Amino acid sequence: MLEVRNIQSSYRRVPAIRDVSLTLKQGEIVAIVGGNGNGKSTTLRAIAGLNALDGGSITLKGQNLSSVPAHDRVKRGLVLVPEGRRLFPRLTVEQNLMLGGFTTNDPHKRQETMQFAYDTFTVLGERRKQQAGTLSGGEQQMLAMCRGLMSQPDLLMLDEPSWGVAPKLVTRIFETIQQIRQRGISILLVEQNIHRALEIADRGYVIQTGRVVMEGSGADLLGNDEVRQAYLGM
Ligand SMILES: Nc1ncnc2c1ncn2[C@@H]1O[C@H](COP(=O)(O)OP(=O)(O)OP(=O)(O)O)[C@@H](O)[C@H]1O
Repeated sequence: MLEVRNIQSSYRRVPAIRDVSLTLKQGEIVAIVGGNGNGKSTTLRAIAGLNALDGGSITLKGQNLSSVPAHDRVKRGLVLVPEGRRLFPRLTVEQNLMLGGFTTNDPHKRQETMQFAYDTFTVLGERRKQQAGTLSGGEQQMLAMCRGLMSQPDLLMLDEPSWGVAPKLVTRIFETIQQIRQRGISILLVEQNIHRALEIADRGYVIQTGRVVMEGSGADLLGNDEVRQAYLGM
């Protein structure tokens, strides 16, 4: 589905990612973990086409994305749900969802996905006419993920979905990620909640100062002494 090979990217010539390679197969949940400021968000943004590459390549379903702008990547099935959610707080829940679906021509698919959102999170259905900004942090995150689904992605990239979410809703967020995968959508996940992320991930990559320093199955990384000491405080 996705092959990222030796990518580099910088902000005003200061490197943020120096050498990141990763792969994701159809139907997988892959986690990118690591401490703050190590380049996880920049990696997702580079894959989405929001940050330019200084080197390396990104291939989606066998097609090189180097000359494909961000909005066309969405049409090809690659969708990013950014850190901090970026909803339209004054628009209603329903309007936010509709905006997520503007690249989808098929009204049945739009309707079906909206129904999935309302069935999965009844609160979104109950408050469909309410401004998105009035939802709690966790509810807004659910709305942001559902808005991402409205573009009918093959690969959904989630940047810190548990950020700013009350603990009781965090479990729900991770369950939802698994439900989304059951819809046949692959997931690339960046998370500060490393334990939870590796628990649901088929595979994971550890990024440090802009480089992949370790990779393995979610279970192997969770059991790895270095990972446990550095990130899980064990
Ligand atoms: N808009 C920006 N302008 C300048 N530098 C940036 C910008 N965004 C990120 N950086 C820098 O790039 C590096 C990687 O940041 P990035 O946000 O990708 O890391 P991260 O691992 O996702 O961390 P976090 O979890 O804190 O977001 C950091 O040194 C950061 O300060």
